[in-house]
Amino acid sequence: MEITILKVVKADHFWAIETFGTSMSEETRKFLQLTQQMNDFFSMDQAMCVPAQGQLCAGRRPDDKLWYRVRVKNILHSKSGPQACCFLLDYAKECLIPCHWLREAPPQFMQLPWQAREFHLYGLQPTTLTTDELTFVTDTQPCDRYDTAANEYVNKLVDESCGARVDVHYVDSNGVSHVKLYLRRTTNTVCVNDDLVSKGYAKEDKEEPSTSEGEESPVRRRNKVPSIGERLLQGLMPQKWEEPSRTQAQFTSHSPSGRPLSLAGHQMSALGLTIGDGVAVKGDIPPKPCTMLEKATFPEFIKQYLETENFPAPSKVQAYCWPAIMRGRDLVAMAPAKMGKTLAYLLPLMTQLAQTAGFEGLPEGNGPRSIILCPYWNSARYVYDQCWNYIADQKSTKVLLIFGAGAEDDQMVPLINGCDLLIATPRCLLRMLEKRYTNLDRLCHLVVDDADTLTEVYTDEIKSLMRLYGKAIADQPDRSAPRQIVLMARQWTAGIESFHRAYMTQPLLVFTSKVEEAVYSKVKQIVQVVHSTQRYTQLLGLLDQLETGGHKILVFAGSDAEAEGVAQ
Ligand SMILES: Nc1ncnc2c1ncn2[C@@H]1O[C@H](COP(=O)(O)OP(=O)(O)OP(=O)(O)O)[C@@H](O)[C@H]1O
Repeated sequence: MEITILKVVKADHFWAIETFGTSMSEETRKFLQLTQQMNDFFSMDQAMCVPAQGQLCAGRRPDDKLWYRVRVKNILHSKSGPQACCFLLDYAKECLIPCHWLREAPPQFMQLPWQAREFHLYGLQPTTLTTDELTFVTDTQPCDRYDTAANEYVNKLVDESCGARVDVHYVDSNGVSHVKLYLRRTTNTVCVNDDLVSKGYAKEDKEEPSTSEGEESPVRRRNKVPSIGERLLQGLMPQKWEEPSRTQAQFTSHSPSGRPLSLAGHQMSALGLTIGDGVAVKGDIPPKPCTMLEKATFPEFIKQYLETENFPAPSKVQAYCWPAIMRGRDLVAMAPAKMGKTLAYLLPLMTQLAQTAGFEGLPEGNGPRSIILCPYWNSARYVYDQCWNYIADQKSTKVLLIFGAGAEDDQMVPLINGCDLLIATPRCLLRMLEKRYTNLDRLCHLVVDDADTLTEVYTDEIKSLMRLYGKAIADQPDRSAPRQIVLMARQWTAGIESFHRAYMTQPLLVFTSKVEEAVYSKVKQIVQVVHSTQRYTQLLGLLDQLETGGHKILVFAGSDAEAEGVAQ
């Protein structure tokens, strides 16, 4: 089959489409007709379809105003309204499409297999050079992934070629064709599989597929269009855009522990949703909570983990965070200790990282796709240990833990080799960035765990990290990859207030504790300055007054001893 290579993902992994021309297959002919039909069918007068993550639909690409078959990857909020980050299924490209340019596609447009096909080079295992620490003898060893030199080499071969052909060896159960790739050059034709072996980037590995689909031809591929039932189960059914009823609220808040001293006059446009379970969600278009584990749209390896843990249901914070984080929303969630905050962000994060297809727009390099910041080494270690519950069977997601002064040089090699998820304390991460062992160029998901502590105790470090991240983003004006910031905390603090204003885009705020929500949005604070000797008298007077109104009263004290005194 003659192909046009659309994108080289790695040395042995690429996307391509059958070359259009006189010798193209019947399916490719049908595709060209379908493109014409779609562009005749869709118009801007038709009703928009409201996108959900993973949904298949038709979208009008702003660049050329043509209609394409797309998969919605996530929804981003921009000044010009919601934009869907879409994967063009026939061209293996990502682009941003305004949500009102998306249309539900009738089944006749979705039946023809996607034309962008995924290919893997057949029969290869990557190799790398290793040096024995004792003898200094260098040897080529099999490894898990191609190094940057191999990726660059294949990219260069493709750039310099004037045509490509594949011999399909087999098609696996995911529809990926395992092939021998031949590139035509002006003087000769190169078999890339053989070339990678001869150049020492790979060794031959003729392992046969374990599936029985060895003889399947690529044209027998089927689009994975979920049935209506499946879509309902996966939460992919289009939901209605509900225009949030905006409320103006005024807050005044005070606390000796660094909470905002005064938010008086601060006006917040928010959808204040206090739901029956005592959870309050603020922010535009909050997704529906996931109240049953079976309804969570996690991949198999996470579902299996949840089954083994035998949790009865998602905790409150998980119910609200899972769908929001999966949709790519910025989020701040407040919940007391031991409410399952770690899994509230870790499971959707691992899910997104496992979908490598979402990150095509990232620059090459070794920077992590996600970072979890923790204040202390033991909290970082706890999160890292939790990760092992799901990554044991998920080798494609590489997780690294770094912390501790002085140990940086031991951590240099794994960092330079790159990882998907980096769990770090802020100071250590800054040192690693200064030494250029890693970078923030590919960072898509930043989680600040224990954000109340981090933003208060490590304010300068967090500011420096955010400055570096801002610069990395600014250096990539065409970047289309996701960008998400998630803050997890026990309580709302002045540090979180400043952080979310400075760096987050229309975040959802989730309060699972009534006290936190009250501090944030409902308490009218009246400050009375009294001499310390009169405090108890004043307090008792207030309590007398309030008691007659049948109010519940919460008294905060500065220490255990003082709390005892108040109680007595
Ligand atoms: N849905 C669930 N149902 C029952 N137990 C859960 C659920 N999710 C997590 N847990 C368990 O609850 C315990 C506490 O979880 P976790 O450490 O994430 O809490 P946390 O809110 O982050 O606490 P902290 O604020 O102290 O860090 C863990 O042992 C975890 O396995």
